[in-house]
Amino acid sequence: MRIHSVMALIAIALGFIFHVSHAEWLALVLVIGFVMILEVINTAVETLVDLYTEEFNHLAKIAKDTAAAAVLCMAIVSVIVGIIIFAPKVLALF
Ligand SMILES: Nc1ncnc2c1ncn2[C@@H]1O[C@H](COP(=O)(O)OP(=O)(O)OP(=O)(O)O)[C@@H](O)[C@H]1O
Repeated sequence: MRIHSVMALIAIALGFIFHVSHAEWLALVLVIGFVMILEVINTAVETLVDLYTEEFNHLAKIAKDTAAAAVLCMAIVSVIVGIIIFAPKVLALF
């Protein structure tokens, strides 16, 4: 969560520095929001699984791993969106 918060702050700072358009702000806000929401859901799933059992359980492993995978997928999508928005602006500086 801390890493994702730092990444979100960096993306917002870059948004102001490069004066991104309204549509680009919309994309940034949406991906940042989705990552945060999935982080919260992942924490809820982990907590519920631990509440149910702290012993090894195959289904518990699937629940935790799939919840974590959802966060990872969205984090990858957000990096791709960031590259699409900022790469042309950064390259234009050189
Ligand atoms: N009860 C369990 N039964 C089977 N495997 C488990 C169980 N609890 C955790 N695991 C496995 O260990 C991994 C790490 O679990 P853990 O609860 O430490 O979460 P985490 O991914 O490290 O999350 P965080 O660092 O946010 O607390 C899980 O992804 C899962 O594969």
